Amino acid sequence: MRTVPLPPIESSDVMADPFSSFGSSGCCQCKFEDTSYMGTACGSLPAFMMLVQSLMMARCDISDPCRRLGRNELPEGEWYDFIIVGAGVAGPVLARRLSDNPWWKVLLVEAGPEEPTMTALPGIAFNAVNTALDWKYLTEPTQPHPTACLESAGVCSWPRGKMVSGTGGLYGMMYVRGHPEVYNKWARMGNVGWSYNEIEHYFERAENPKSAEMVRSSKFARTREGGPVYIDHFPHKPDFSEDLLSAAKELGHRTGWLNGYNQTGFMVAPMMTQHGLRGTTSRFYLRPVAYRKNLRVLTNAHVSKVLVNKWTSVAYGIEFIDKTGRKRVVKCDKEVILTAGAIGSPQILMQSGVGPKEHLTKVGIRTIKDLPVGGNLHNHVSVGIRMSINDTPYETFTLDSVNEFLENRTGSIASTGLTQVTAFLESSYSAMGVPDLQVFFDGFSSKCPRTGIPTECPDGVLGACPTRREIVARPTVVVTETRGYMKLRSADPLDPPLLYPNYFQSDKDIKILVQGIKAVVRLTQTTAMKKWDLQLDTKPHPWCLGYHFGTDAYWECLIRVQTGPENHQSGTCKMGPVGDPSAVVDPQLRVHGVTNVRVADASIFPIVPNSNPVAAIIMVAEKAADLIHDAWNYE
Ligand SMILES: Cc1cc2nc3c(=O)[nH]c(=O)nc-3n(C[C@H](O)[C@H](O)[C@H](O)COP(=O)(O)OP(=O)(O)OC[C@H]3O[C@@H](n4cnc5c(N)ncnc54)[C@H](O)[C@@H]3O)c2cc1C
Repeated sequence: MRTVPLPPIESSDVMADPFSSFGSSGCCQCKFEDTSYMGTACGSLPAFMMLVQSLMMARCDISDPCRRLGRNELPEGEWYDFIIVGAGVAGPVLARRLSDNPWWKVLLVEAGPEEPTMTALPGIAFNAVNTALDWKYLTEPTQPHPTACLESAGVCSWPRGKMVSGTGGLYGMMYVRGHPEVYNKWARMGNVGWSYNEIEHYFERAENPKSAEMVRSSKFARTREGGPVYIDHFPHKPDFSEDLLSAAKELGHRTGWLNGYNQTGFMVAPMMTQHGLRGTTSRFYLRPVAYRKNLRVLTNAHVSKVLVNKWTSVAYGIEFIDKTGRKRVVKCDKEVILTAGAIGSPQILMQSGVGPKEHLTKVGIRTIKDLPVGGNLHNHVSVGIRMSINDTPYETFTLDSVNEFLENRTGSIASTGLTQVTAFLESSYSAMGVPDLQVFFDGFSSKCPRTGIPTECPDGVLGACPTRREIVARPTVVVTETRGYMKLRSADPLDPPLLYPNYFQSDKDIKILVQGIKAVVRLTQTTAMKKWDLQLDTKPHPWCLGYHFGTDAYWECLIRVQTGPENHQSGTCKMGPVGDPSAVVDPQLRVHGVTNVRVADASIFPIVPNSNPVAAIIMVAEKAADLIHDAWNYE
C-alpha cells in the first residue's frame, strides 16, 4: 500500500468530470490510499513498469484522489437507513441513487481497498487478475467425473475483483445490453415488470453515448446524452481489426452496430471508457458525489452476515470483519441490499441462515429461512482457438505510447487491443433470432513490458522477434443449458465457497461451441485475411492426439481439456415469483420470507443475458433503486 498524505477533502475540490482536473496540482491536496499490484502482476516489477506506475500514481487527473470516498473506519455509533454490501458494479449505482435522497443515510461496504490508479489503464486491463485484488476462486470438479478444465484436474479458475469497482476493476469494459428476448423470457417466468419494454428505460437512464457516430446512429436512438455511464469507442484499435470485420462481411455476416433485436454480426464494441480511462460504476456514479454527507464508503471490511431477527425475520444490520480483523456490527433502519456479486451475495445469505436448510444444518448454521440460495449457478463458457498472422509481435506498451497517453489520452494504452472486436452468432440451436454464441478475440495487448523500447518482443528480448503474432479467437456459448450450484465450505465466512459449475453436463452446450469453432476457422479462408496470412495453429493438443485434428470429436476433446470458464457467473439468488420453488428473491428483488433484505446484482438473473453482463447488472441496480424509492417514499 502506498499512501499519498494530503489534507481532507473539500467539496470545492470535487470535480464533476475528472478530466477538468487535468494538469491541475490543486487536487493533489487530497488523501487516497492507493494499491500497488504491478509487482505481483509482473512477477518482478521491471524498472520501466515501476516508472510508469509512479508516473500514473502521481498524476491527479489519473489517480483522481479528491473524489475517492473509501475509508477504512466508520465513526462509532452512526446509524444508516440503507446498508449496501459490495462496491462492485451494482453497489455504486445503488449508493448514488439512494443517497440522491438527502434524508437517507447510506453506507456502502466493500471487502477490498479503493480502486487502484493502475486499473484505470485499459492497455493493461487484466493485470489485476491473480493479485491481492482478485478473490481467485477455484471451482470444484463435476461429480462424479470432471467434465471441463481437464488440463487442471477439472478445476477452473474464476477471477473476481476485490476492490471498489469489483470485477469492474479487471473487466474488458465491453458494453452490450443483450437480446431483448432474454428479458422477455424473464417476464414470462413470472417476473412482472421485467420485460424488455419495461426495463429498457433503465438502460437509457444509465447510458451516456459519447461518440458522434453513436449519438447519430439508431443504436442509442432513445437514449438522451447525460446518463452517468460514458460509452465510447476506444480511441485506438489495431489495423487488423478493420480487416477482421471485412473478412466477416465476406462470409456474409452483418458488421456494424449490434443492438436490441439486431444483435447478430461482428462489431468493434462500444466500451465503458472516459477520456482514455477504464470506465467503472465507481468512477461514474460515486466519484461525482464524493462530497455527499449522507453517503459513506467503508473499505477493507468483509461482511460476514446480515443480521436478521430470528423471531420476526426482519433484517436490521450487518456484521463485518474490519481491516484489523475485529468483528463489528453496524445497524440500519430500512434495508440491507446485497450487491456482492454472484458468489458473494449468496455466500453472505447462507452465512446469515438464509439458504437450503439441509446444507446449512450440515455446516452448523441455524436456518432462518429455507431457500434454494446457491442453486441455478450458471456461466458462459468458451475455448481459445490459437491462430497467428504475419506481423512482428512488437510490444504495444512503449515509452512513446506512455507519452501519447499522458498528453492526449489516446494510443494503445487507452485501448484493450483486439479484445474490442466481438461477434454474436446464431448456431443451429438458436431460436427467435437470439445469438447463442459470442466470439472474443485476443491479441495486440500487453501485460508487463520490460523496456518501453518499440522493438521489444513478447519475451522481453529486443530486436529479433518472431515473424508471426499470436491471435486467439474465443467462441463462447452465451445461451447455456447447464446449471450448477454453490455451497458453503464451512461456517467460517472467510472460507471460499464450494463452486460446482458442472460445465457441459448438457451436451447441447458443447455442440454449440463446436459450431462456434467452425465459424472462427472459416475466417482463415477469406480473401481479407490473405493479406495477414491468418493461419490456424494446427498443432494438436497432446491430450487429444487420439482424434483427427479438426473433426468434431477433436474439438470436443479440446473444449473439455482447455475450457475457458468465462467470467459471467449468474443466477445464484434467482428472481422468481412466490410459488417458484427455485426462486430466492421476488420481482421486487426482496428475499422471499425475509423482510428488509434485497439482492441486486448478477445473482438475481433467472437466465444470464446472452452477452457480457455489466450493462444488465447496471440496469438491475437502476431498477432496484426505483423499487426501493417507491417502497420507502410511500412509507
Ligand atoms: C477478466 C474479466 C473480463 C470481463 N470483461 C467484461 C466486459 O468486457 N464486459 C462486461 O459486461 N463484463 C465483463 N466481465 C464480467 C463483469 O466484470 C462481471 O459480471 C461484473 O463485474 C459483476 O458485477 P457485480 O456487481 O455482480 O459483482 P462484482 O463486480 O464482482 O462486485 C462484487 C463486489 O462485492 C464485494 N464483496 C464480495 N463479497 C463481499 C463481502 N463478504 N463483504 C464485502 N464486500 C464483498 C467484492 O469485493 C466486489 O467488489 C469480465 C469479467 C472478468 C473477470
